[in-house]
Amino acid sequence: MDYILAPSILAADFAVLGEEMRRTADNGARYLHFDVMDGMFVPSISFGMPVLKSIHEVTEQVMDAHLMVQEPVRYVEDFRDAGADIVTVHLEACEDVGATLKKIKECGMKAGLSICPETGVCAVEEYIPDIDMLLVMSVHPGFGGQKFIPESLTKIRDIRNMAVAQGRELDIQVDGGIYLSNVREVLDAGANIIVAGSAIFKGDPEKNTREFMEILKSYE
Ligand SMILES: O=C(CO)[C@H](O)[C@H](O)COP(=O)(O)O
Repeated sequence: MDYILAPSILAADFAVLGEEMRRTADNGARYLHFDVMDGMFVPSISFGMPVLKSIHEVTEQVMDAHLMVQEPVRYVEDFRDAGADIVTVHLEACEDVGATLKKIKECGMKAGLSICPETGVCAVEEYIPDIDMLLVMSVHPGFGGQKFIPESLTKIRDIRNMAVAQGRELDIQVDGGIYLSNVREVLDAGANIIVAGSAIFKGDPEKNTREFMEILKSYE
């Protein structure tokens, strides 16, 4: 299994976004995580396709788009055209989850499914065969810099067990409140893709990326 760091640009300095991205890419972060917020599914508005497109044109990093957007099926083609490699949608935001995942795959991208802290893991079991990645939100979506919700660890374990029972080596991504101090707990629970915003960009992104990568490499 690959252990991957996905810095969330939500916490980056947008005035120098290209440089921020390179500071993570040059130190081993294979993904770049885009938190797209629509002001409907979550209260905040962040950024959309044009930002992803600009960054995609200047990096080899995997473009990992997390759509905190109501009815995300409306934007799947736009994110493909902007250069997204993975599109993750929220189970709670889709009228037809299966059709949304199908559309992502038909557009040639990896399909991710995300659940909010209040959604139980049973809700995702039927979709495991259709997805490449399950994203466990370990904070309430909408804002960076929140505190990790410890109950997320049980959810990660349960989803890993479900995937193993279905014979799937599923990518499990976890997002929210992850720092060098608690990332091992998240990995020990069964996650293999770590999203970190504040822990990377608030401070020295190069040093922070290197320190996360050292830990991730020790799990390979
Ligand atoms: O999806 C998000 C918020 O909806 C952020 O990516 C997530 O919270 C990461 O930020 P931080 O590492 O600062 O907690």
